[in-house]
Amino acid sequence: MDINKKIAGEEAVNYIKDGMTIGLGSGSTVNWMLKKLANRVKNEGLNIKGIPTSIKTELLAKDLGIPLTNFTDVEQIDLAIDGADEVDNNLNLLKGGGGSLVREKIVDAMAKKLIIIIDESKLVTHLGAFPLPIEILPFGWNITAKHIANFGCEPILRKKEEDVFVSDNGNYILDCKFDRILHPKSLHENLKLLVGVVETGLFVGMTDKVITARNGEIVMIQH
Ligand SMILES: O=C[C@H](O)[C@H](O)[C@H](O)COP(=O)(O)O
Repeated sequence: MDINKKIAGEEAVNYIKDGMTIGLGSGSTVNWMLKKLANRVKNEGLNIKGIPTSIKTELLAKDLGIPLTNFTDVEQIDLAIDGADEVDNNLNLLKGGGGSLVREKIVDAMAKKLIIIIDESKLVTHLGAFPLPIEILPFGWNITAKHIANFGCEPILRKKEEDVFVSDNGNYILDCKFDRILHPKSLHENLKLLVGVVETGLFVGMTDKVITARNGEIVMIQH
């Protein structure tokens, strides 16, 4: 599985052109992309600037010597490259397994193009077998969890060892197993109406292209 993540991640770097501002997603597949991108920056003098979607990505990008920028200095992103936990037949995504969904959504939504890099196991008919991450405010979290449970799932407060997991934004995450999400757009919209919900891991209608790999061969999916 890791080799397929590497192949997909590295392939995405071919879409990065000189002068672009790049949204740098999060996760293990993105980390392969970052390593390859760093090579091009170092060896070819590729001139790009990245906007990271998590503190982990920011630290790795800095370590690798990838130039970074921020929303004070740029107003648009040419291309975002990100991972996903599930991708359905309509290229809707379920994200946030690593806890980076809010910054990912801000960056991915601002990008002119969004490329998703995954190993093939992430392709599903319907989203929802992977528990949906929902970032919520810590204040009153158990009340918010009760409201979310009314949508037909069992929200589990994410933990990191013995402690509550805290996102890059200082919030909590509920992992909500729905099994089958038949209407991701309306589920997302209705969850967002709840006071206390910051963002959901449903990324609907945002993806331009999916790059995956099967038995070491690149597979492209786009509509
Ligand atoms: O919060 C995490 C992100 O949504 C990741 O992009 C997602 O979990 C995929 O990660 P990986 O490439 O490690 O499977």
